[in-house]
Amino acid sequence: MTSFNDCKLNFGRMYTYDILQEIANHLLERTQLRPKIGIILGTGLGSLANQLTDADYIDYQTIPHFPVSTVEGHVGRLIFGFLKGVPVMCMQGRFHYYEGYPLAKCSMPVRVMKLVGCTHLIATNAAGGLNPEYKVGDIMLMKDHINIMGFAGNNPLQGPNDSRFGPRFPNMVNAYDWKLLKKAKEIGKDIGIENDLHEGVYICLGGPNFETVAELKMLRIWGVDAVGMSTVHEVTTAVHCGMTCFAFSLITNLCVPSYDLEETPCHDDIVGIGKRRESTLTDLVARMVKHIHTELKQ
Ligand SMILES: O=P(O)(O)O[C@H]1O[C@H](CO)[C@@H](O)[C@H]1O
Ligand SMILES: Nc1nc2[nH]cnc2c(=O)[nH]1
Repeated sequence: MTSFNDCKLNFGRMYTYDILQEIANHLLERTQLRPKIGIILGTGLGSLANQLTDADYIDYQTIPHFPVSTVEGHVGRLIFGFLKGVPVMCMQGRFHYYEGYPLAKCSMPVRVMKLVGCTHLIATNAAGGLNPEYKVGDIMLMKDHINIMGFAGNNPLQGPNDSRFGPRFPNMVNAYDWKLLKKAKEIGKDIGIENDLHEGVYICLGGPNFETVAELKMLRIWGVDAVGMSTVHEVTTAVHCGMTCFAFSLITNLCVPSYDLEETPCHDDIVGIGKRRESTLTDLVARMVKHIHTELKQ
């Protein structure tokens, strides 16, 4: 039978400071590493974790109070390891609203990252490219997002505010750190992907269905460049607790607002594009991590 505590945790908002601290302490006992950078790997991007060395692998189901990943392409474990010599904490698989988890539960690991000692979040995702200039395999650096689920009153920060995490009314104007954005563009040039690199606005929809043509037309009018089902609530949670955020979308399919299409988005293809772009994405993330690490030392 489900206990009262299970109900509180399922509701998600009841991840109290004490419970999150218990999770963080559990993790700190299972690894010697003390990373400052947390990374969330999106759909099909999980293989980036294979590049981590001297790693400690912690399956989600072995962590107290942690949900499990239910989506193909999301392994479901935390990895503490070194990416090109820099310690990082990596989520190989994230939680989505459409899996049945409340938004606060989906983004709870970000607060755990903070309590473990992370000051920076790098969030990655697979997204549909709505901007007509985008091609499959391109990378869109997130310069901003539209929190449409928040418009509708569904926000991970809803409920009593614990000021040990952050303020009641956090500012989202500079949610995506512009200096990191600038650095990512420089790195893009260095590694020869400037023609595949964009800066744009992401929107997270509840999913799990992909969009109708009418919805895509509306989103384009709103100034959306890429469409997904994640990241916004994670970044909102990270900004609330004072973390510096950098995020990008891998464009895995095109969102064409037309009824005459030969191809429509399919999850297996989306996972495949991530695998195809693994080495470029790893290079980009590794160089960003190195840059943040150097900045933190100064
Ligand atoms: O945002 P990530 O987790 O990368 O995954 C994206 O890809 C999946 C759809 O194929 C959805 O889960 C969508 O959010
Ligand atoms: N909502 C949404 N999420 C995605 N994730 C990857 N592609 C897409 C897409 O086209 N739409």
